[in-house]
Amino acid sequence: MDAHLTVVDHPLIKHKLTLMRRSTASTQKFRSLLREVAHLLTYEITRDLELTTEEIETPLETMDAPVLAGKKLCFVSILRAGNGLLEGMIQLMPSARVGHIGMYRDPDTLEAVEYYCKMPDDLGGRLVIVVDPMLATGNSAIASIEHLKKIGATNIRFLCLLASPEGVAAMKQAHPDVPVWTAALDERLDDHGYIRPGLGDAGDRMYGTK
Ligand SMILES: O=P(O)(O)OC[C@H]1O[C@H](OP(=O)(O)OP(=O)(O)O)[C@H](O)[C@@H]1O
Ligand SMILES: O=c1cc[nH]c(=O)[nH]1
Ligand SMILES: [Mg+2]
Repeated sequence: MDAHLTVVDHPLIKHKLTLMRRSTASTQKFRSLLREVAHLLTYEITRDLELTTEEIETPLETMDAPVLAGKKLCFVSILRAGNGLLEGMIQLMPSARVGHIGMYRDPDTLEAVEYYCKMPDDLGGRLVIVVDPMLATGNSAIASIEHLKKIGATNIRFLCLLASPEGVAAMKQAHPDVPVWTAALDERLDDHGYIRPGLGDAGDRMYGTK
């Protein structure tokens, strides 16, 4: 198995993703499924977080109980579709810091164009989890991560819902130090840079735009 890529293998994720792919899924359904899948993916991507212990009192006795070792985590959402995953993630980890980076794909060149960035200051000391449902050409994720490295991030992971083989390869070449987690690895990119079979335009499906 490729250590750079983890395809999260779970029946609940597969089932929910199938419901999301259906062209008949409503905006409301799509959004709530994305939030549910985000919970399951967050569970996996945080599996190796370090624990320490804290002495607590149960109603019966004192015990050394496990707690997360550091609160040094930052989620970064690639706008706009990243916000769908982000919402589910912060429900599970409500104390995480959050950054936003705005990127859109130029429809002709498929290059990523940055239009916004707001990050917490101390990225260097944090585990940074960058999220976007779609890793298609990889241009948006690659450019976002380049920006984050320039402003000090060193420990970065990327989380998406669907990845194309082309996007995974591009990410591995540009950022071999950034592991990728995805719910599914689809077959290919089409001539317009869409993931096939895919689920269409994630942002449009989440927000009911066209
Ligand atoms: O890997 P890539 O080829 O860069 O494609 C993936 C990007 O495309 C979509 O964003 P889009 O540009 O549609 O912006 P939106 O989220 O605002 O709809 C998606 O949310 C990713 O950010
Ligand atoms: O298939 C794709 C490719 C890029 N962005 C999307 O939202 N969907
Ligand atoms: Mg979009």
